Amino acid sequence: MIPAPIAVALDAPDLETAARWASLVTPHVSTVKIGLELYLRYGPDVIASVRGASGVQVFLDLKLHDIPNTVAGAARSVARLKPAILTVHAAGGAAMVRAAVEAAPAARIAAVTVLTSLSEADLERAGISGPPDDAVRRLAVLAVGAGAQALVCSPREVAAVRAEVGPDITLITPGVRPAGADTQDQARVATPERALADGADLLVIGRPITGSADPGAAAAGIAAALRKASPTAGRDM
Ligand SMILES: O=c1ccn([C@@H]2O[C@H](COP(=O)(O)O)[C@@H](O)[C@H]2O)c(=O)[nH]1
Repeated sequence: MIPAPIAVALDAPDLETAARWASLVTPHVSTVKIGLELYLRYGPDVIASVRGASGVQVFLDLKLHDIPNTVAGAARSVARLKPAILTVHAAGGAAMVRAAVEAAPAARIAAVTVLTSLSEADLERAGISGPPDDAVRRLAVLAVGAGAQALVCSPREVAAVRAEVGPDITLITPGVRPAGADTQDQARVATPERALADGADLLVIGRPITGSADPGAAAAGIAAALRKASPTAGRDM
């Protein structure tokens, strides 16, 4: 069975929990995602712990955002850990995105457009007016022009971004919630089936899986629903 194109966000308070979640979900999903909570506590060791013997893809979600020289150094530092995907903020600018791409050539650099936790009202308060789609599309084009091979956007914008950047860019969508699930701190959300149908390549899902009493069963359930909705899903991720 092809693992589903899901990156499970291992936002755990400790390494043991993260490794347990990883071993429960890896039969069902293509990727596990390590974010700031684990990486800032444990550093590079966390990668080997969650990768385990499964060979699952590791997505390192550090959302680098600094001047180009500093981001190049940071990307070079983590490149030796061989993450499949490494995130930077597109808002850092074209030179910064390019610096990450050049410093970590073996990783797929994914540029975060507009965080999925931000609503149109939040953006307005930060001085960015108009629908989130506009800012997302602008940042997507900037990042791809600078060499980013992947983009992070919400499932609400994924169809518009796909139309803008074409078929060769990997589109990654957090802000995914099964129908009826609590949206928590996410503002721009859609269901896994919708995200996939609209053109996402990899769905980031954290708490709907890891907050369940049985993360393995939760991952298997979402993977089965995706397979039913789109039988060829996951061939590339
Ligand atoms: O715009 C973004 C970029 C990254 N994330 C990360 O994805 C997961 C989502 O977790 P849930 O529990 O499914 O909400 C989390 O690790 C974020 O850091 C995002 O949500 N939005």
